[in-house]
Amino acid sequence: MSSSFLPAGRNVQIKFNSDNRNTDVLINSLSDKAVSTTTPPAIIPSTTESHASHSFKFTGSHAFAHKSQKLLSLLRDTKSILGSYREVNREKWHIQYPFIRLNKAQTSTGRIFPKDDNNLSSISERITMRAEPLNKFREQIRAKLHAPEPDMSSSQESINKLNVLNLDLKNGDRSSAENVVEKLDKSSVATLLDERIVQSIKRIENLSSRVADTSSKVLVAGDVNAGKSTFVNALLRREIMPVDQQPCTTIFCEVLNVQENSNKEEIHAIKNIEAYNREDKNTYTKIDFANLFDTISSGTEEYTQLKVYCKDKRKAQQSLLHNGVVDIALIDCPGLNRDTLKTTALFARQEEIDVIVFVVSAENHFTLSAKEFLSNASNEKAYLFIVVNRFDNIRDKNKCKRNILEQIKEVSPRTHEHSKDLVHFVTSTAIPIESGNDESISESPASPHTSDRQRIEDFQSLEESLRNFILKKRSKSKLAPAQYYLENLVSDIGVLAEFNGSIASIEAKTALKELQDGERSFERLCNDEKCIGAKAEKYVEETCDLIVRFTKQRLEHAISEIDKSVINIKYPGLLYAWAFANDVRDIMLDEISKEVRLSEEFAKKETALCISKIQSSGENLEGNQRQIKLDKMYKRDHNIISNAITVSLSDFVDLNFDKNVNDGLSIIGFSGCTLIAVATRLDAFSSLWKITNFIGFNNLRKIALPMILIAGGISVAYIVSDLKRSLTRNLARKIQQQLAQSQYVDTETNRIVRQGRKKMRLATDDLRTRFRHAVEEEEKKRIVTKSILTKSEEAARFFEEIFSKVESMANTLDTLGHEWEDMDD
Ligand SMILES: Nc1nc2c(ncn2[C@@H]2O[C@H](COP(=O)(O)OP(=O)(O)OP(=O)(O)O)[C@@H](O)[C@H]2O)c(=O)[nH]1
Repeated sequence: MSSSFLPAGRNVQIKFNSDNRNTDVLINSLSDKAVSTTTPPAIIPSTTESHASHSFKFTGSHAFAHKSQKLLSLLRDTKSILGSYREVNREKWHIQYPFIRLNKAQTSTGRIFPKDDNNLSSISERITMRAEPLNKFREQIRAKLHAPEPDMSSSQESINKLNVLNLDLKNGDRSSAENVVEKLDKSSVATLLDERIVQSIKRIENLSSRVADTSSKVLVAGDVNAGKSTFVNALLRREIMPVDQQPCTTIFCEVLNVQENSNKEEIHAIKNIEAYNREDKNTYTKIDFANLFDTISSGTEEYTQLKVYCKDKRKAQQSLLHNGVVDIALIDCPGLNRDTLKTTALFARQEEIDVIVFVVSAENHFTLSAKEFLSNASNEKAYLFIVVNRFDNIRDKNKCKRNILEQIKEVSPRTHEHSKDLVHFVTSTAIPIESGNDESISESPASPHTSDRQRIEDFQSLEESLRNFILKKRSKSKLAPAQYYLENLVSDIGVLAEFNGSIASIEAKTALKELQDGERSFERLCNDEKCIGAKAEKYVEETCDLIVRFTKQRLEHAISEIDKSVINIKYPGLLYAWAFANDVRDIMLDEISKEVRLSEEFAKKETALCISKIQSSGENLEGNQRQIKLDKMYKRDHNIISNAITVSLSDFVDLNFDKNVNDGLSIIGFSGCTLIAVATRLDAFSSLWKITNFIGFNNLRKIALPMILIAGGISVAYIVSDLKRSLTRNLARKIQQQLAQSQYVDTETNRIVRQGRKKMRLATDDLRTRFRHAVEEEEKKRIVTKSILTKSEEAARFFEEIFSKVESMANTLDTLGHEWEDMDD
């Protein structure tokens, strides 16, 4: 029989008869490990398989196993991707959120691409253009990234782009998430993302254990005496639950496979189900199978629940408890009445209850309690599985069916819609069950009556529908959340990968260009450093030469012409001759000092010029150039030479006759007489002596004395009259000699040029330092850019790889989605 829960046109091969070898092989191959989280069985296609696997013919249980296996694998892959996102986000690349406007996209280095930046269009372009040909997933991701910019006040933009990894950044006001994220630094965003990923990983773990969980609970509820226990026994093909014509079940009895109790058939009577632990004997009381009837029918309130571990000796494909795909636990409830209604409803509401099987007696139809329970339960579970039991006792079977279906329509319209699969009219007592130690159970009596055969077939049909219903419900309750969550998460990972990959690629491209540009400017800088350094040295030397030449020339000229500086000075008379002499000296020295100052000014000006030239050659360099102050460049008292040059009496007389010949004839006459006399005779003294002898001393005294006096007078008069000139000459000579002796010109020139050089050196040193810094900065920049390049390239590769992975995962999910739709109602 085919079921509407299964893909249309697919073969449903679950048949509970031992002839069906195909099903046997398929289901056996799934075994216990079919849904384990480790090795997938060979027949399960891998998660990366395409739609080709879609053509696989599934049985209901096989489809479930196949789907859960794939989902588990996808969950594992997603978890591992999220792990690598965390690692990358923490250590290598702060993953960015597409709060996008792309113009605000920050690079990993924290740069924000301005709106008109080429990078903006590059990212946008890259997101639009890359990775042809387009497939559905990439198209979806791009559509998300290019979603129109919302209103500025909206905080929904990231929510539109991300489903589960979006950050809750609402301020509580109308500011957008983007505005909030702009206020956060990148590491804060990275931390927020990390927290989100951790939450996501936890969710994946929960979903994985939910998907991997192979157990399912089926609650068997119904009116008193409707035949619930008989029905459970019929499903087990064993007389486990006590059956009585009197209402007997007063306690919830959960029938589980013996494997869940280390293969020991036991009954655990539990007082506190929350504290129950199979390993801890203090949490339950063991009860003999022989005493089960007494325990459940005694109405004792000592126990709240029983766990009955029993063996289902049928083969996997026939067994309901342990069928190789899902371990089903059947919970036999007390019959519904006013007292038990509330408890049973509460029990039914538990999330772990996958399916509610409601047993109603065909003879009695639905009681008020039943209707109340059913309408509540159908709200909770949407679909109910209804077993109309004791159908053998009905004569007008069609009428009964119609009546019951009418009632079902009222209490659970959705169940009624699928009544063909969800409502079964059966006779539980028609199923042969194991009695005593007889282990051979035949599915049908040796030669059953036609009516019995029909009842058995009806029951088998019920079993098949029930199993499919359980698997379908499990798919819905256990697989659907995983599928839905994965779809959203995979899309988010894709959005983040595409967005960050694009940023990384652009950043790598930019970094590469920066690196190439940097290489060139580094070389230029090194060249400049050499050339400009040499040029600056040349400026300094030229300026120094100029200063030396200027200073020397000025000083030498001034010193040689020093006597001219006093030409215009008025001689105040003999009485003030001494003061005049000092004034003359001072004026002469001042004149030299003036020249020194002039040279200093010249040197200052030239030094400033040179410094300016040096500095201007480094004006393209980063950083401030050093301010060089020249105002205190020369502060020495230049008149110190005046201390060493003093006026003396000899300065008033100029004994340098040779020079005076032209100045006065009297002196010449006097000197000439003396010299003529001496020229023919001896020296002046002997001539004078001879003259004295010749003239006679007395005569001589009479003649010579007046002559001497006249000559002396003339001389004195001459001296007095020539005093200014003599003094000037003498002092000039004296100063010149003194300055020459002390190498004054050289000393001063050296001093002046040294100071200038010192200042110019400061400028060249500063220039060198700035060059060095610039080179260092350039090197640092290169190192940083290189590391950005490496990081960005790695990140681009990483996100591209991740994108390919999630792309393939999205395809697999899509395929599963089709299967899902096929399995859906
Ligand atoms: N004729 C007929 N009798 C049935 C059928 N199923 C159950 N019975 C009988 O109905 C009576 C009650 O059966 P139970 O299985 O104990 O009913 P129950 O719903 O478990 O009863 P409580 O747990 O006490 O509410 C027993 O005598 C069964 O033999 C059936 O399909 N046909």
